[in-house]
Amino acid sequence: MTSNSCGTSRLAGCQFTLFPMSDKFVDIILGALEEVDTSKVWKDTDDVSTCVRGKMVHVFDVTKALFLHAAKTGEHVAMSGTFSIGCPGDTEADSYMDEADAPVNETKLNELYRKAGCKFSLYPMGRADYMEAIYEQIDLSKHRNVEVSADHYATRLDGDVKAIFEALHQSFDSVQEKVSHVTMSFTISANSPSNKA
Ligand SMILES: Cc1ncc(C[n+]2csc(CCO)c2C)c(N)n1
Repeated sequence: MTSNSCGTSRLAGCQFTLFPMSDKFVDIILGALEEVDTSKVWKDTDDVSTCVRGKMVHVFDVTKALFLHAAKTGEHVAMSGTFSIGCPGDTEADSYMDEADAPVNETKLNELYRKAGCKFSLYPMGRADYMEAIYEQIDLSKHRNVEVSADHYATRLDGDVKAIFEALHQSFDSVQEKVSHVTMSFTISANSPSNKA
């Protein structure tokens, strides 16, 4: 019988792609990957995307740092991806689950501020009551540092990049406390010539 339950490791991960709208795209992508400390996550980059896996705190630390380092170039950059936690069978990054919890990229990001717009969607898996799981657990009103608005199939967040990733992290974390397998898709964009502001 195939097991539909999730492991106890609570391994998290994110598969994402950076899209620099610039002819310097190679330098922006590889520069950001170079500048970010990825020692606390399993990482694989190919021609389509990058996947990072490990403790949730480090997965968010790395994805936030990568986007911010790409956005600080001032070029219009977007990033799209999917976070996942509790995926049955996702165990190969278990060695990274022993890492200490302190995020390693935060100090470097201290002085970096950049406005961005983001849309995200939560998918609590294997639940008939998935809509309640979404409504009950996304308490985004707590995030006073970001502007939150409803959109079709997604929630929109506007504000500083770090505050946006904190809001994503909190929403994802609160859903995964109740639902074993959760995925969350997102697209974030900075320095767009068509910014709302
Ligand atoms: C986060 C992230 N990882 C990988 C790619 C794929 N990619 C497209 S161009 C390029 C540099 C030259 O090989 C790479 C790695 C991406 N876009 N964003």
